[in-house]
Amino acid sequence: MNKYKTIALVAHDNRKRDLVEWVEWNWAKLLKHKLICTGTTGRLVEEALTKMNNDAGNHLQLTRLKSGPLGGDQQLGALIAEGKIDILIFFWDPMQAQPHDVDVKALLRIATVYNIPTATNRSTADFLISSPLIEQEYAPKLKDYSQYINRDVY
Ligand SMILES: O=C(CO)COP(=O)(O)O
Repeated sequence: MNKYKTIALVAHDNRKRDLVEWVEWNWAKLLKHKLICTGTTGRLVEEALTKMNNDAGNHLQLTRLKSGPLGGDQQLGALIAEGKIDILIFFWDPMQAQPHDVDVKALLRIATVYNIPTATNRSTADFLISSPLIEQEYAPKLKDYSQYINRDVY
């Protein structure tokens, strides 16, 4: 991982207010990194960062994917598999079933497969963003899947 990271930001509807507050609290730190968001989360994050950044003139690097239920979670999962996401901040809602529950599960699973630092709540997000590693180069130790890849299948 480079000094500056690519950070994915995602929140379910009941957790969006929480995420926006967190983004407002951490705006100066976040603006140093590339951000990738699912569609609706991205709109809110962009509004919040533009408001906070105001005169600071920092360059906002934010990509918006499709909305989660319309494929955004799957797009993020694919980017993780391609090694294009360094950190996942995903405030998912533990109290409400989602129409795309399987996509949510798949995203969290693939983030684990690829050893992506993942925050699923605000405290963990606080710990991640305040880690000294957030602005240092870092080589995550990847699990060796070669045995699985080269297994005998017949
Ligand atoms: O559904 C989501 C994550 O599972 C988030 O999608 P939106 O940011 O488009 O609301």
